[in-house]
Amino acid sequence: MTLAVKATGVGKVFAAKAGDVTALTGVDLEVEAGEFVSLIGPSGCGKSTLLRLIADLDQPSSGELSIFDKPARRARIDQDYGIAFQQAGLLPWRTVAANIALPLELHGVAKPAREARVAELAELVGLTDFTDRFPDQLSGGMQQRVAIARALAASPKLLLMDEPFGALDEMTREYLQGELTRIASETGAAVVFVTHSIPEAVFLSDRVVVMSPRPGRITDVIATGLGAARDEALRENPLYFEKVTAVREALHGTKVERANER
Ligand SMILES: Nc1ncnc2c1ncn2[C@@H]1O[C@H](COP(=O)(O)OP(=O)(O)OP(=O)(O)O)[C@@H](O)[C@H]1O
Repeated sequence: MTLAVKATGVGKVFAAKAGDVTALTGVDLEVEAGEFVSLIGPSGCGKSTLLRLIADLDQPSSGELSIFDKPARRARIDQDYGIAFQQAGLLPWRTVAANIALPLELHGVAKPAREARVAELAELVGLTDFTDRFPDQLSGGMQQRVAIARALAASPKLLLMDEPFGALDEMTREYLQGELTRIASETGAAVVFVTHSIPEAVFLSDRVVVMSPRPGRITDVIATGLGAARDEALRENPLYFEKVTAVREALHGTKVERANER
């Protein structure tokens, strides 16, 4: 089966005045079609750099990257993926509907089909009643939902997300996590998701990729094995806690003492 993302020996060196910074070294990563993979690790471990390389916003210094068997550049030109970052990045002069429609316009989709698709997407993210509003009339969580709808507009089979919920309050964040897993499973899209939050990574992912800085690299990959159902009950599930602990241990590189073992 075609892989959504395949990174082989990917490295990235930034030239800086004080000397070169090796942001990434020897990164091997395969993301299967439909798979949800999170990248987690301390500040500076190269999570955003890796995502930017996948999105062809920057080029690797070494190694190979392919997106659905295409070079990253080709995949970008073909708009094979949707992108959502921490700042929703909406166009303030466009309504919610017009923001969501943007990738469809770029794809040359005709107006009637565009309007139908925007209505469908607005419903998917729960914004049907807000399509005529402008971004500054929405809460942060609603803006982020518009960004997700826009990322999904052209039905990409891959979503690249860099801390899309980072600036949101905990309640909104948990709500959108549930929505995102529902949307990803309904659309069959693979997701590469950068986060600082261990519970968020575990809740969302099929696999959590743990990274470490200086130089940025992958140090562990943890399969969550939590199955398809990502409902609120999962947050109370012992297997979920077990995986949260496993990721925490991998991040700290040592065993974490659990409260009930003290
Ligand atoms: N354009 C750039 N020029 C020089 N150095 C850079 C550039 N972009 C990133 N770096 C360096 O590369 C390393 C990895 O940065 P990156 O932003 O990918 O880390 P991160 O894991 O996403 O961090 P954070 O969690 O803080 O967002 C850091 O040391 C950073 O300073």
